[in-house]
Amino acid sequence: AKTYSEEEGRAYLAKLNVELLRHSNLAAKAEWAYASNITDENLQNKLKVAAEVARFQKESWAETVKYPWKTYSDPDIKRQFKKLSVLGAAVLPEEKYEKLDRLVSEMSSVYSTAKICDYKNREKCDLNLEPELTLLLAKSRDAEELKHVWVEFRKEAGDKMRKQFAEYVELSNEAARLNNFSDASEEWVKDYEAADFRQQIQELWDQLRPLYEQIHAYVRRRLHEKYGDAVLARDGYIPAHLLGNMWSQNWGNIYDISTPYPGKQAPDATAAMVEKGYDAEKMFKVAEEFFTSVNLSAMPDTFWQRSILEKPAGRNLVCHASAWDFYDGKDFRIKQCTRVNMEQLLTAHHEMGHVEYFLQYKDQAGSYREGANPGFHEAVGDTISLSVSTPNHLRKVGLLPADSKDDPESELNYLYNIGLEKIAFLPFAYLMDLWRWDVFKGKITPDTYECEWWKLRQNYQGLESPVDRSEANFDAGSKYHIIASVPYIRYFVSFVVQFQFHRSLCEKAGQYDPADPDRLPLHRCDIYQSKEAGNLFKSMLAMGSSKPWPDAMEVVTGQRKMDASALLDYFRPLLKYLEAENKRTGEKIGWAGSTPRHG
Ligand SMILES: C=C(C[SeH])C(=O)N1CCC[C@H]1C(=O)O
Ligand SMILES: [Zn+2]
Repeated sequence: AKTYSEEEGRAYLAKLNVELLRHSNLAAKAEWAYASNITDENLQNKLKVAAEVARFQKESWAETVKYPWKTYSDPDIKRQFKKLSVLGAAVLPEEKYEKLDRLVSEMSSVYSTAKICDYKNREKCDLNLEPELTLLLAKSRDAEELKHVWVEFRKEAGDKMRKQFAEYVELSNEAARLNNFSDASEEWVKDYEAADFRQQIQELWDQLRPLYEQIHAYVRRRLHEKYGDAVLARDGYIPAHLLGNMWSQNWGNIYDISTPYPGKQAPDATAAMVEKGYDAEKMFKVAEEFFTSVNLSAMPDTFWQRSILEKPAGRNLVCHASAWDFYDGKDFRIKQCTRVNMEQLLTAHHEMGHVEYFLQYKDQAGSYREGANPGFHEAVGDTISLSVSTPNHLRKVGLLPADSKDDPESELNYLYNIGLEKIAFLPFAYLMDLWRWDVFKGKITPDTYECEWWKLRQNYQGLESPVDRSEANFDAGSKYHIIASVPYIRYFVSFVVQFQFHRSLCEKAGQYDPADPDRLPLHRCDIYQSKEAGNLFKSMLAMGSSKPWPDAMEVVTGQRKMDASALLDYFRPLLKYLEAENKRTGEKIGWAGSTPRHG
């Protein structure tokens, strides 16, 4: 067979990139149409376009693999060929590809349209996850109402999708094997380009677990004070419905009933946002202004024309927040059913962080228009949010009273509030893919989905179900990413590396001094208006995935590894407080040996 020279390979790639981007644009438009308006017509169109794009991918892949790229010398050309030589789900026979795409689309629809009846008024049965159930779980302090919402949503979402999910697993594994992976979990972790990636994650968790166990023990006591022995034991698992969130993945909504120093300034901007008449657009304009203040890019006009920033009335759509790249260098959008509160303002920064990454790498070759690894993509907006959420930043932008002062108690309240989101999240993010990796490997089978899910929830998060569970249930399927086939270890990576990025950007901005952390503590740093920090961040963002992620990490932090020390530095004052407080009240740390009360 003809052997293609490196020059022919380079020319081939240039042409292929144009075609790949054109097809990615078509696929993104069809997906957007469906996700923003769930109708059968939009589903059919999405499946048709996806099938056409898969056919193109398969044809071009057959051509791509004819190039002897491993013998080439240019590392850039080799890296592009290496990425393009993995075909993905398009490797499946057409009818199986369509079936897989249909399964994931239908599960996303069941999840996004699930409705339950109100606890108090059983005639009212039009409550959606967003916004009604999210607000109920955040605000209600009635344990029975919380249990109702928690159980009923699972009946209408996860429990209904168990069979479809099992079929999705089989097809995903079939595609992975046709791509020469042993199973889909191996295909998923390839994005981290490290044979020992899972070992790296386990080591990070070992370093972070003691901090989690302290905040878990403290929160358990405060919940016990609030709800009493009838609802939870002081030394066992925390029932999952009490944490202010449908999946108990971040505990920020129970700040008000567990704050260390009640009456001291609550670091929450919601009141000011409501009082100043903020709406969704204003929230995204405030986010944009932070990015431009550090010399990153403003959103293009099409962003404001085509994004969906508020839940539209009268139609079904996927409300789960998302940022979209249409791969034409011009069209970038966010879809978010935004509510006016602090948590949603930070989510707006999170989503805009994705768009900022899209904008910075928009001139890269097609294969490089992605994060250095998926965790980096999740970390961009959150890194900025670590500055935004500081009391002194919120005062600067008029979202906390100008006369509020940072005495030690209110400063600890602030750290605790951030800890409820960032520390509580870690074991959840880890167990999500510990469960899925074992499902793809066949260590967890459909007849053990539920039991293995709760074993992980107990062992890593120290939580239990508030009601008996059996294999008739499918709680994993009540989390969007599981039924939408979105990997999750990216968020664990993000929550570690965002503190490394924050630490380095703060140093660059002269807001943190590693030699004297007490003078300028990391948790007070705000890089707002620091062009030096923004330019440093930009130099990493512009790389996309053109280099292995340790190179990108090194550009910002000088390190080439994930490192939990930045997160631990940030929360050191909180850990000291929690250890002292748990000692004072004689808390049992952890939950080992507790007997689960259900399931
Ligand atoms: C906001 C997004 C879209 Se990428 C999201 O899925 N996040 C952000 C934090 C964790 C995870 C979740 O909601 O489960
Ligand atoms: Zn994200």
